[in-house]
Amino acid sequence: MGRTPLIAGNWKMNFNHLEAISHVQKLAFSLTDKDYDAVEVAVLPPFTDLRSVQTLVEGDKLRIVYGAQDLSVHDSGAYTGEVSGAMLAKLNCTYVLVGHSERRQYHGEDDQLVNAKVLAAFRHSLTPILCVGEGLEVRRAGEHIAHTLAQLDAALGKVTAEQAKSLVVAYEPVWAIGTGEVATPEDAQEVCGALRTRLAELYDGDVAEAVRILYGGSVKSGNAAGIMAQPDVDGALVGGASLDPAEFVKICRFGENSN
Ligand SMILES: O=C(CO)COP(=O)(O)O
Repeated sequence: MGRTPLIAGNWKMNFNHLEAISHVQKLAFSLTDKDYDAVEVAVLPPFTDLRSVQTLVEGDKLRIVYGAQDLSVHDSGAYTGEVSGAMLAKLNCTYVLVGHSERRQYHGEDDQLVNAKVLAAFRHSLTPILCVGEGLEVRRAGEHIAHTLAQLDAALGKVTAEQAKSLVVAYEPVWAIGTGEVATPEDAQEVCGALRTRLAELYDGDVAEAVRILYGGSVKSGNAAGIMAQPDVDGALVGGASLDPAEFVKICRFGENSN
């Protein structure tokens, strides 16, 4: 196996750049080398915070990594309001979220656009955290696997095996986001396992074994260990609970509670 678990905090539209600094400092005070050796810890702040987070992380040589919540499909030009992958790479971002359900829902991002954003991320050596997952209707109809796999297929058009190896996929059932409704560990495993099988079909076993698949949706310190214990779940994409430093650190230490 050998996949390092990734715990990524998606701050969504929270924290200005000053609050971001104070938040990352709190994480840095709590997290130890032992934590960083066990899991990769990432924060995904709003664009306006990234430069401040970069300065802090590099200045204090923190082992926290960071990334953005979105990027443009374009590399530069007359695209008012957009932020390019090149700009994020210049800020030494490691990750960029692509296709988060809130982007799909509120900004009309479809599978084709998500695919273009995945390709844009790879063009600039950013690791996309590709978000997929079904809404409540689809889940009730029992179509959650087919729906999520179709999102994966579409998002990976023209992505090479070499690129796919470094990909991170986040399974986020929309009905579990911000609702307090958590998928059971078995629900998470069912879809994450199906995603990995599909990666083996689209590419090969090496790619499928290398890709980290996260679960996201109401992850908290109390439910993290059970979800992460599943064989095909390699970490968590944490929304609300990532805004509380003590709680986020507890989630990063999920391995210590899992017995
Ligand atoms: O959307 C999410 C992370 O990207 C999940 O959000 P919550 O953890 O607040 O449910």
